[in-house]
Amino acid sequence: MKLSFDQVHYRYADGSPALEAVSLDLAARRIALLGCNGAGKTTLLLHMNGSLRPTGGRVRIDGADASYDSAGLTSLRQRVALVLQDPDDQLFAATVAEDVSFGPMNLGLDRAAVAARVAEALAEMDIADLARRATHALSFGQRKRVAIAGALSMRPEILVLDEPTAGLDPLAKRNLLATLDGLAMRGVQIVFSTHDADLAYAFADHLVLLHRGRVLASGASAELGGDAATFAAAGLEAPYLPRLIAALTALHPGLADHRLRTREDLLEILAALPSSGTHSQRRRSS
Ligand SMILES: Nc1ncnc2c1ncn2[C@@H]1O[C@H](COP(=O)(O)OP(=O)(O)OP(=O)(O)O)[C@@H](O)[C@H]1O
Repeated sequence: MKLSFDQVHYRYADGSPALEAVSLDLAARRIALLGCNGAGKTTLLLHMNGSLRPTGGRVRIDGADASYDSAGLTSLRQRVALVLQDPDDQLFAATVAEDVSFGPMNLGLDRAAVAARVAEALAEMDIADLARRATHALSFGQRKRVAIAGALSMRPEILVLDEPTAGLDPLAKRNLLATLDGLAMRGVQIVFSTHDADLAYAFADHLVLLHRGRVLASGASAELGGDAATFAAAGLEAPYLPRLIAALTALHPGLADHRLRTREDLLEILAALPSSGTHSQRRRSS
C-alpha cells in the first residue's frame, strides 16, 4: 500500500492554516516527520487515516483518491492505524484487554478471532501480563504501549505514530524503537513524528522536514541527516551523529564505508579500527 499527498492544503475551522501544498510519496519502510512546534506534523499524520480531510489537494491510496464515505474510511482505518501522542486521548475501556479488543470487535470478527488478535498485539508490545489491568492504573509508558497494541490489533499495513517516544525514559524509548523496528522488518510501514533528530536519524530510512505547514525537505536519512543547513532552516537541530562521523572520517577515511545510525554503531566500528596510538605514531614518523 502506498499513501501519497498531492498539493494538500489544510485549514482548521477557525481559519488557521496548517498545511500548504504538501506533496509527498510515503514509500520508505521507516519514515520520520520532523518539524518544530506548530510545523504541521500532527495535522499531516491525521490526514493519513482520514481523521482529517484536505481542504485542498488530494490524499491518494495506491494512486486512487482516498474516499471519505463511511466504507472508504473504515477500509482506510483498517490499513492505516494511527497512534495519538497522548494515550489518554485513545484509551477509554476499563481494562487493557477490552481496550485492545475494541478495533477487532468493530470489524465484526467472532470472539475467538478477536481474542487471537488481542493476544497477538499484546505479545507484540510485550505487555501480555497487563491484559487484565485497569487502563487508568497504568504508568504513562505502559498506557503508550497499550495504545500501540490497540492500533496493531487492526493488523495495519501502515502504523502512524505521533511522537511515540515523547515522555518515555531512555530504556523504554530504546525498547519501543526495537519493537517498531521488528514490525518494520515484518513489513509494516512505520511513519512517526518527532522533535528528536538523532532518534529520527537512527531509526528512519527517510526523513521529511516540515516547516510552517510546508515540506522543506524530504530525502534519505543518510543524505538529509548530514544537511545541517536545511535542519537549521526548519528551526531544528541537525542530528549529531552525521556531524561527528564527518569529523571522524577525516581521521579514519574507512568510516565512510559504513552506514552508522547510532552511537553504539560508531563505537563498535571505532573499536575495530587501528588504535589512535598507531595512528599518531604513523603521523610522527611521516
Ligand atoms: N484544532 C485546531 N484548531 C485550530 N488550529 C489548529 C488546531 N490544531 C492545530 N492547529 C494549528 O495548526 C498548525 C499546525 O499544528 P500541528 O499540531 O499540526 O503542529 P505540530 O508540528 O504537530 O506541532 P507540535 O510539535 O507542537 O505538536 C499550528 O499553527 C496550530 O496552531
